[in-house]
Amino acid sequence: MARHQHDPDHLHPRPQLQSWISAPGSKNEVMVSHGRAPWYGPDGKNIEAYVVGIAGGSASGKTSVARAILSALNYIPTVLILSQDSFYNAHTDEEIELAFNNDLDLDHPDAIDSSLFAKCLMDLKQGKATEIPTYSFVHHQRMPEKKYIYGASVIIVEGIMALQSPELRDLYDLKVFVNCDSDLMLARRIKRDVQERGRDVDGILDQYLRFVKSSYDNFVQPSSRYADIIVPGSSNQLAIELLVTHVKRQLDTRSLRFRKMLAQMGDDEAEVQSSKGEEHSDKQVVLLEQTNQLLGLMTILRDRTTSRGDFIFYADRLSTIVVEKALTLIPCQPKTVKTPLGVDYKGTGGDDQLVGVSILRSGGPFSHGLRRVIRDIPIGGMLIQSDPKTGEPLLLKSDLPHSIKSTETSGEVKVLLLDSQMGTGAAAMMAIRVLLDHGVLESNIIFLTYLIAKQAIHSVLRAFPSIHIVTAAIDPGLDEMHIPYNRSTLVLGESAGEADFAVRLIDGDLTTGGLEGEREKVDDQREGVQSEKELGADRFKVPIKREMEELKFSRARERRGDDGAFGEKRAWVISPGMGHIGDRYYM
Ligand SMILES: Nc1ncnc2c1ncn2[C@@H]1O[C@H](COP(=O)(O)OP(=O)(O)O)[C@@H](O)[C@H]1O
Ligand SMILES: O=c1ccn([C@@H]2O[C@H](COP(=O)(O)O)[C@@H](O)[C@H]2O)c(=O)[nH]1
Repeated sequence: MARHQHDPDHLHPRPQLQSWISAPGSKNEVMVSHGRAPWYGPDGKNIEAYVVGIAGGSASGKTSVARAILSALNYIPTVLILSQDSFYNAHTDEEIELAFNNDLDLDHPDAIDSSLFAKCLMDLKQGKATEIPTYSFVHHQRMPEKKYIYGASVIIVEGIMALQSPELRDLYDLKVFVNCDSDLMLARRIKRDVQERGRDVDGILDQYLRFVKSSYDNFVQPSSRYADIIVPGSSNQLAIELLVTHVKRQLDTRSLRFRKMLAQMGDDEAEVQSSKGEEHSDKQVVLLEQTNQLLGLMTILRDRTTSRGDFIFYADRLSTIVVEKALTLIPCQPKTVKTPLGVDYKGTGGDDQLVGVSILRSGGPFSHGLRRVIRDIPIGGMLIQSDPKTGEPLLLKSDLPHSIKSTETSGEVKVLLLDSQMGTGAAAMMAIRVLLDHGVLESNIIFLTYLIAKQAIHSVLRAFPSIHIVTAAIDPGLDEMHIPYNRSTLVLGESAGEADFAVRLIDGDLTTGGLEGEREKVDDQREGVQSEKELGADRFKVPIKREMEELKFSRARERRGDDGAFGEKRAWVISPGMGHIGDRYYM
């Protein structure tokens, strides 16, 4: 994380702030930037998010302090402000009527659903996806819709009772209290509640005298004793700067620890782990039977002289074979149907809980194969790119099927995770981690690929020993290459020798017609097969373009004859391999 701080690189465009809860006056905000670097170690286990808890009286300036921290941390991929406002209890009709008459005590600690608050915060801190309730101050009521949140590196919690509950306090890495003069708080509250919460001055004062003031004296102010730092509620720029410096220092220390952890995985341990991986691979890796027919297919696909049309045809064919093999790992459900003769036939049915998730760069070709075998299977996508400098994967976007996003169903879902090849295993590990963070069981994940480098098996199974991998081939070599790039037209991705799907999308957008047109023609020939647009790629197009509008695809530039190589990026290439599968398939 420190790396970004000292590296005001133009590659990291300024993050965008978005309010993610539609209820009027919502204070919850999330800041997203170019991508999320691994939030887990090589053991696959999550590193916890950093959590700051901010308490203080109503209108003391908690939200303003939280927003100031959020803006100052703009080099962190995802910073989230989580407001206690979302966690007010659901109210009965009688309670709502009392609230409108200023007769409901909304300033008592019991007015907040602290256990739900703590549960959601715990999930987020541990890197898991969660669903946050929404609350309307205008209606004094919890709203039916929930908000799905996933992937915060820093969480800033704010609320009058944020330091009240021991359950919440235990989750904070830093506790802050905003101390403000009572008159100032009241003046600010009147102004805000009239403007934003649909209230009148009489009602506000009534509520203040009955509940707000006594709550502040009895609960809120006394909770300041738990704070590590007291920040004034006005003229507080210096205090906020000190606070931000402290948070940055803490984040730096964490990232150093992470790097140290990686470095500590010395050769000895790697050997032990590697032999464990070998044991696992016997059970967990399913290599297609190396028949003459399959070897013939692989020969065509590996042959550099194979035409693009043939490459697409045989890649599609191979993906259906891999999918069929993967389906043998999923238990069938008995199903009885009536034949046209009216006779019962006792057969088997598909698994309703089965979904596909394509790793975009190059899972696209596999999605076609999956659709050929199971026509209506939901297929989601994850856009994972490699940081060209560090080679580390970055999660840019995930668009998962509903059954994975819902905490009620994710534990039952079986996922076919699709990528053309697995070189270092870094992108696969990130995608698996995302699925686990949503509650998918490790043993319910099957990774499907054409080709895998031997050492990727060790890395992935060391971290996630219960997943299955189904592959058509295992290659011995994985070579690091340094590919020249032009900084102003930097390519992201291309790890493991794969083509870069997102970059192709950007490229497709920037070059008028050409590549897209060609792709459309190929799609037209495939009846019943989804194009990459339908498979979700298109949904990634707008944000990626907006956030990375500087980026163009350097190879496309090369073709146009541009030069100006500026630096080198790291890429890992499987050997003997099949080359850039995505490029050969799409371009
Ligand atoms: N440091 C400050 N200086 C001047 N006005 C402030 C300051 N902090 C907050 N305010 C104003 O006070 C009001 C309440 O602030 P807010 O941060 O929403 O309070 P809280 O979240 O504690 O209820 C807002 O109108 C805000 O603009
Ligand atoms: O339905 C509701 C729920 C709460 N309140 C008041 O909100 C403040 C806390 O919000 P801040 O943003 O921290 O000021 C609390 O004092 C409650 O009285 C409400 O009016 N209606």
